[in-house]
Amino acid sequence: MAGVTLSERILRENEAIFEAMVRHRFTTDIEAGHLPGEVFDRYLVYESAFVDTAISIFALATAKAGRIEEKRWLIGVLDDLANQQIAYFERTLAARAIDPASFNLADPRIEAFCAGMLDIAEKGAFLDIIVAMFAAEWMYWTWSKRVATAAIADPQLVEWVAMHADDTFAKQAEWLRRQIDEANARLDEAARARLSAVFGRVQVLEIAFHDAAYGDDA
Ligand SMILES: Cc1ncc(C[n+]2csc(CCO)c2C)c(N)n1
Repeated sequence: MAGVTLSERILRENEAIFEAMVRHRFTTDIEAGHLPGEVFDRYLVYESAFVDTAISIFALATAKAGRIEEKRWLIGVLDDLANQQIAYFERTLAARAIDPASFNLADPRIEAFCAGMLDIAEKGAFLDIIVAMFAAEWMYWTWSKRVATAAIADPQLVEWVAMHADDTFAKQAEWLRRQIDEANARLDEAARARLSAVFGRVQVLEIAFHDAAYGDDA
């Protein structure tokens, strides 16, 4: 595909599954202003488990990065996760009086998501990790931008959506996208196809993760 960047190709090849995720009922319920509070509570407990996993994933990316420029950026991402994101969960779980033990943290869809993402990071090359996180972040940025102008009553949900629709988060997703596009010339066709499959696998895991927020038999 001449004239098409690798990220464009990946997004194009995975358009159907990407659309299914950005239109997941978790996002359309938020947009319509009727996400049940209990679903958001369960989601927050699951998300805090994932942010912890995300620290391991970005730590592996930092270890596998070839140059100090990439390491420096990724250390900034890690700092944000450890200090801003974890702090959001601590504040929000306390404000909502959420007891994590009252939700099923052993839900197989949450385990599959965290273990699947970590597996890509452990076994994959630097770019596999970059593509997996691009899949997760580009997807969040896409639906959060759409939903950010909706009338949402819950202030902690407003804050969560705003965090993923803002410029700082967009810059992070765009950095990942640039890494993919700049590497393209050095890749062979098999590597490009493998990376596109990683993007698709992450969307499948994401859909199951967001199904799980609705409870055991969602
Ligand atoms: C289930 C789930 N999938 C994707 C994101 C998007 N996201 C926001 S921050 C971050 C880690 C690195 O900054 C990622 C991947 C999320 N929050 N939860």
